[in-house]
Amino acid sequence: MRLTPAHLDMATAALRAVLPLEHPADSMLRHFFRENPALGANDRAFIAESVFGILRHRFFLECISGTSIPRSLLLAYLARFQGMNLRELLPLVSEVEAKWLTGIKAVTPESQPLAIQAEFPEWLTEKLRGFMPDNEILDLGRSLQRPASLDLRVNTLLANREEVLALLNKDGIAGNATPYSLVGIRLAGKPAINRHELFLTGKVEVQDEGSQLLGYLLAPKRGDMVVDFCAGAGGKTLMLGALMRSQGRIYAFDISEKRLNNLKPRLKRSGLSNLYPQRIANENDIKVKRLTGKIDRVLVDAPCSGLGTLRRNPDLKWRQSPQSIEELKRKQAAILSSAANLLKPGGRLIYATCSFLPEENQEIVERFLAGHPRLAPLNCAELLAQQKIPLDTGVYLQLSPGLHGTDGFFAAAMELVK
Ligand SMILES: C[S@@+](CC[C@H](N)C(=O)[O-])C[C@H]1O[C@@H](n2cnc3c(N)ncnc32)[C@H](O)[C@@H]1O
Repeated sequence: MRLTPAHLDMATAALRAVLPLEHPADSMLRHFFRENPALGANDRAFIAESVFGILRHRFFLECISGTSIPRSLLLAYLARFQGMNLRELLPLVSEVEAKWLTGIKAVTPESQPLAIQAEFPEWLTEKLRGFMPDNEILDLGRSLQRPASLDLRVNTLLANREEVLALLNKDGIAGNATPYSLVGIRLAGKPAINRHELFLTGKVEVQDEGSQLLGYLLAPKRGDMVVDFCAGAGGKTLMLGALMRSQGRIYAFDISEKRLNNLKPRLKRSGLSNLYPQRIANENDIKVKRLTGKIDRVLVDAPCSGLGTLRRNPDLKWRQSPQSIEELKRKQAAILSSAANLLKPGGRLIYATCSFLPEENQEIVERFLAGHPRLAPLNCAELLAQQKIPLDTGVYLQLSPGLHGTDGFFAAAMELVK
């Protein structure tokens, strides 16, 4: 695509709309596109890529630019991360900008402090230093600066992976079976899969491979009674339904009506009939309480900082803070405790987050287990091996974008002893 002054102006305007970060960047960008309906597909792709690219590298860009002005951040991003040389940019910029760009081309990331190289705010870098050496913080930060892949889950109620791969291939969409999930496909690029027949007929859903592994940890059986306690828009619920071959019963709880509404069209496409979305007021709702002791498998995909998804949501690092994490920890502990009451003897609970902070993960689980001797920890590596998935990250499942190519999920498994 040949870059024009109009492209720069539109991307700058989009960035100006997104940068206050009062709302999630993806919803602000969707709003911007709705307000600017004349933009073509290529323009939108350029704008989205630039806005998210800048958010991924914002600390470094601000540092080398010495400013937070959207147009300067955009030019610095194009020069430093999109490989645009000065010759290409010169016709689009003023003389002053051209001179300034020459200067910033020379700065190396290695000369910057750790927090800037890793693209983490100071407060997060300090938290990480409490349990990680600097070189690992840097690796983690760098892995989260790379864009995430587009992963699909094959809905095994309606199709199988080989058949879907062949159909994608026929339509020129390159993809491969994911290394761990038995029903995952990792696409090579970012095709508009939501307009593809396979998506529209419910044969595939978009779902990160790491998220799919949580389904295999829970491993619900056909006739089971299952609760997805924090179901949201049902990313994981739909997989559980397919694993159960649409038999048994899944209650999809969430406090957000809006998110549960987003589940409805997905549910319709999926062909599942064993799923019951229910809005609850909080984790102590009567709809929860009446299931006490009746449930075979409970998934708690807890509200969390989401820091393990920074590849997809780079704005989260400014939308979270030490205070918001304290608040989340209180919620996580309360939800885990209520959710565990639902288990039948012998029932299994999976507590999961998409965070890499121990305080949201093992610390919540270990504190809970210490006060609940009837719940016994299960080994995640063994549970996955039972499903013929060779992935051993120890007792807990701990995924990282750098090592596993997935979002940074954490999961702990436990069982109510008989
Ligand atoms: C990590 S998201 C869930 C994502 C979802 N499982 C998926 O795969 O798409 C956490 C969810 O917890 C919900 N939530 C927050 N507090 C809750 C509570 N007390 N009880 C149940 N759900 C809650 C939020 O509305 C949010 O949808």
